[in-house]
Amino acid sequence: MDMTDTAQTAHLPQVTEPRNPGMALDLDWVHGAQANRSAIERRAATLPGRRSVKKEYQAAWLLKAISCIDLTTLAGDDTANRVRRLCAKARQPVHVDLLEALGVGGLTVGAVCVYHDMIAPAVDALEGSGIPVAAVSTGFPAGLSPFHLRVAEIGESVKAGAKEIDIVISRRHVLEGDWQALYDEMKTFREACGAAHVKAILATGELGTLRNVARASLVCMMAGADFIKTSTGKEAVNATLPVSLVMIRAIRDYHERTGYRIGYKPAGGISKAKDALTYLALIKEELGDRWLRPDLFRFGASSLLGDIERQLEHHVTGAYSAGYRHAIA
Ligand SMILES: O=C[C@H](O)COP(=O)(O)O
Repeated sequence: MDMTDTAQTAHLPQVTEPRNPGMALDLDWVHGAQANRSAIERRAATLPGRRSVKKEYQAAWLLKAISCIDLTTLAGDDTANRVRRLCAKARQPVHVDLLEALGVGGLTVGAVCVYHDMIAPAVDALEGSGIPVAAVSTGFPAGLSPFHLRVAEIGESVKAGAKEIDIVISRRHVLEGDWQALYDEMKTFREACGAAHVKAILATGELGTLRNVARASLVCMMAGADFIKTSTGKEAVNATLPVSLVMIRAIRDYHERTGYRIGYKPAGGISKAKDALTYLALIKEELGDRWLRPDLFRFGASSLLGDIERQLEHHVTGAYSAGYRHAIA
């Protein structure tokens, strides 16, 4: 596969997609969705390693990866100061000397992702940058608080300035095969978001089967999700390549049938630059170049940026620096 052409378009302006309006729940389509685990795992196993791109092309792909990061902090001990440091990193994700050496300007991450209480400092620290604040919501990560409170939480986060809302679905609706309940829940969440874009976190590590992942992906898109996202980062198993393959093929099907492009966000445990390159190659091969922009692709990651910056430093200087030199927040 040739990733070079795409790498050279890394900094073209963002293209705006018509927003997915959703559709009626189509149970025939949902029940017809299957996932052949061994075929999916075989395909996923071909991706790491053989797709490696070198030198300036690798640097260009890593810069593209940065532009697609939802730079995240979701810890119980988050403070306004930590969030301000994270936002400073979001505005200037790579040291200015490295960017100058690479001939790049105006690079930022895709968004900053925080809990509700951290929206205000994030909005304040990102003012004028054009970087949106994403808030995790609906009783993240388990999603087991009273339904009306989960809906109200979305409204509060939108009011506080979040432009993107990462909701968690009720896993039990998937495990019990209650697709109508999942659809109704997702539709209500989407409505509560208003103009804010909604990412549906499936928590795939808790859905039991890849077939459930395929079906839940479809139902969330039918109910109006703007993005589907793998994980909260808090499950025992978070983003994986097989799960990603299933979700992005569901996105491809949805696009083929409805004409709407839904975004994809793998999240949780993606911390190495080489893993980011594998994900970008997967998206390019399965969905095409259009999806390789921050309006349709994000990494949910708290530490990936540090490793990417380290690799870029190696590209520019020929030497690796210690990881602590690339602290995130
Ligand atoms: O949505 C983002 C995840 O919570 C981040 O997970 P991570 O800390 O494993 O990168």
